[in-house]
Amino acid sequence: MAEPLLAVEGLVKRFGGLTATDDLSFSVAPGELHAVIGPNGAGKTTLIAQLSGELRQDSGRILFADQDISQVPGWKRPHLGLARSFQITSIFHDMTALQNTALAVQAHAGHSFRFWRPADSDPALTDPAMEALRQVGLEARANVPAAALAHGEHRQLEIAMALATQPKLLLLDEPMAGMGPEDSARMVNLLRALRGSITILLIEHDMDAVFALAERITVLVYGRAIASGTPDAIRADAEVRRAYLGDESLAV
Ligand SMILES: Nc1ncnc2c1ncn2[C@@H]1O[C@H](COP(=O)(O)OP(=O)(O)OP(=O)(O)O)[C@@H](O)[C@H]1O
Repeated sequence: MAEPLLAVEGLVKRFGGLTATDDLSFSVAPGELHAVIGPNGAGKTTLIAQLSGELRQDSGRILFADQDISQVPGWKRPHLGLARSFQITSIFHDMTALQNTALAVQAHAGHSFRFWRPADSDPALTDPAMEALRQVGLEARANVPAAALAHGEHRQLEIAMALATQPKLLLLDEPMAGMGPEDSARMVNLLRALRGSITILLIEHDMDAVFALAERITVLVYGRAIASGTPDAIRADAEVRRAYLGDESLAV
């Protein structure tokens, strides 16, 4: 495998007596769409929180783009190219999709832009913003206020806002949560289109989506990686099958 873009080494996170991340190691190759799955309470959210820097690990290391980021504060990580979609993304509902995305470009660029110039009239902001909206299929909705966008379109906009910062790695925390079948199918198509052009770490409960999209899957159980491999290898893995016993979704 090429040098990994992200490598988690011996990560441990305890909450009192409970070990939510238990000596976890796995890696994500550049350009790959890597899914992390696991039963409820397996430690997926805790893992994402440590990767984004919201939670500090008790021990172990997180290596990203050849740098040990274990001690780098969360607010600095997006500037290294590690973007998390959802939860930290705040959409301004009275602004259009384009204005929201242009603001994301501006926030990432920091002081190199003059704040008194409206974000939606500066091509240095709107060009990359439109490109991000195009990548998620929202180009035609660029001038629609966010408040008027449908639920699924909000999710697309959140991904556009993350893409606008040109991340090396996009952390996606349950992008299909709360979606109906139509919106889920659109999101699968969107992620499939992004696959290859950006490295994605996907946490998702929807097994059909995971097995349709992921190039590699890591399975967490009680904070440990019990398997990491291609969808076919994961489907055939006896320990994974035991962990998901009775879960017919793995029979896809
Ligand atoms: N802040 C916290 N304090 C105490 N225990 C916590 C905290 N956050 C998570 N936990 C516990 O850590 C374990 C892992 O939780 P986590 O939310 O990471 O799992 P998950 O795989 O994301 O679950 P789900 O699929 O239900 O979202 C659980 O037992 C949970 O109760």
